[in-house]
Amino acid sequence: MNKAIDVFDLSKKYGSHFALKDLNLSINEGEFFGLIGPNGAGKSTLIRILLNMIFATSGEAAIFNLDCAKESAEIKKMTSYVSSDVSYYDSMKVKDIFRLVAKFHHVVDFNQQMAYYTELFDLQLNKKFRELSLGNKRKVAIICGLLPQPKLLILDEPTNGLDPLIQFRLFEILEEKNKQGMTIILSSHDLKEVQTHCEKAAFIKEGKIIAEEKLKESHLKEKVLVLYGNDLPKESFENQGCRLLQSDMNSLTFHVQHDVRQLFPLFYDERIIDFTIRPQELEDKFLSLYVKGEN
Ligand SMILES: Nc1ncnc2c1ncn2[C@@H]1O[C@H](COP(=O)(O)OP(=O)(O)OP(=O)(O)O)[C@@H](O)[C@H]1O
Repeated sequence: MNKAIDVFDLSKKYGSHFALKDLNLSINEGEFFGLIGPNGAGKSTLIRILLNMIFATSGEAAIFNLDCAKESAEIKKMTSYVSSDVSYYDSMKVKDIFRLVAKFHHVVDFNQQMAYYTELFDLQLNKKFRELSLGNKRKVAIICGLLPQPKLLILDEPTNGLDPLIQFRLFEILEEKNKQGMTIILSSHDLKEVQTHCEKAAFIKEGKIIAEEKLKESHLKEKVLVLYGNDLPKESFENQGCRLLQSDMNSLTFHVQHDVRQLFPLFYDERIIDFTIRPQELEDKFLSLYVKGEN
């Protein structure tokens, strides 16, 4: 499998603080990949190093086997980045921004693409950029990223400020592009969004990848069990390999990796008034990795 991204022992230091610490990550060509982490985890730092906007302190990073620092000009011809901070020339009209991007990237089917995106995204082409709402500014940024039809598209919080219909249309387009071979990296705080659209995700914590998840497969196997009642038998479930995710006055939430049917005899405990079993959501994984302070 060809690699879109290959990162080896990457570190970035600001003063004595490590924004990234010996981070390793590999993303295959054609993947729709989610990057998850709380504020300050290092997502933007990683993306900025990949795009040669900042230099790493040590380690190696490559996109399509090209060195991110030394061969950045080649990489930029194949890569689009939609930043979470949308900024363009304030007094330019939207249509002129698109024309500029198309000219810069030698987009051949510009008129065709514009007709398509104008209809899908309900664009206000004759408005100046500064006159647009946040959501409409973000649409402009997304289309600027899509117009060159890049091999790799990196999106940082793309749905911030977009209404639900436009979000839906955006992911329809992204899934279509992904099917056609585009590698997509989605950095997002919206776990549902990542769970629904990405095939894999990496969790970043304090500058390191602490877990990777194959999303489409893992949901089928792993479960979340919630017990309701008073003075619940926590240890009995833990002794059977269940991992406590959350504990409240009247409920316990466990992550169950093995066959949940093995636990059925434990449910006869009369302290258990009720229980639910559901597939593991990305949010449960996030809580187990970040809130419970594991790894
Ligand atoms: N220019 C800088 N100078 C000093 N520290 C920085 C700088 N840029 C980032 N950092 C620090 O590096 C760490 C990683 O920041 P980064 O912006 O990569 O996080 P993030 O995961 O993108 O967060 P968010 O989800 O809030 O965007 C943080 O501790 C941040 O304070």
